[in-house]
Amino acid sequence: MGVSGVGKSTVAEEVARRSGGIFVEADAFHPAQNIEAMSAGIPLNDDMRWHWLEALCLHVRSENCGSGESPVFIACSALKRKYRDFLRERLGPLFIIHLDGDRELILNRLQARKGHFMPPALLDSQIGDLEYPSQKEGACVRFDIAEPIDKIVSEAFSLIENEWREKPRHS
Ligand SMILES: Nc1ncnc2c1ncn2[C@@H]1O[C@H](COP(=O)(O)OP(=O)(O)O)[C@@H](O)[C@H]1O
Ligand SMILES: O=C(O)[C@H](O)[C@@H](O)[C@H](O)[C@H](O)COP(=O)(O)O
Repeated sequence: MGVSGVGKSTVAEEVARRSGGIFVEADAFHPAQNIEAMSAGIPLNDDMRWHWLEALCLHVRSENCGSGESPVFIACSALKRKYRDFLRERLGPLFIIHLDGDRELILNRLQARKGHFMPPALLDSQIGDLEYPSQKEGACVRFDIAEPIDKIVSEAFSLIENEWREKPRHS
């Protein structure tokens, strides 16, 4: 989780590859209107996000997302507590990796990123919507995105392998 440009897709894809798990890009489940809005510099609101999160969950719970035995790594902004609760209600407990960092650093990365619909001008609305996970939300680790990508991926991978994967996930 985290605002646009913090490295969610990059980290989740690589951790999934190392784990032999399944990578899911939440951006792929936005309805066209959401992509059009963001491309035009209009931030999403709650109403626009519920349809998207529902489509994401339907995919993760479907046969298209594997047998249910492989771990699933979702790159999803999940900015507000109520969105994360929605995901937990439908998917079960989550191990959250929260990628976080300085606004200027994120802005630089968004400006350097090519071929993505999300305009850097929307960063401040994303930061405005972000609700930091509290300890009550369960397993969550925050990484500083100033760290090299390999370090973040290696630490995220070993945390998930050692502290999450072998434990029962459904109560
Ligand atoms: N730790 C990092 N160090 C340097 N560049 C990074 C790091 N994490 C991500 N990036 C780069 O920042 C950009 C945004 O990453 P991306 O994975 O698309 O973010 P998100 O999915 O959160 O929007 C990409 O160009 C990516 O290569
Ligand atoms: O909740 C939201 O506002 C959206 O998810 C929004 O976060 C957007 O889809 C991505 O942030 C853009 O894609 P990246 O996060 O991959 O830049």
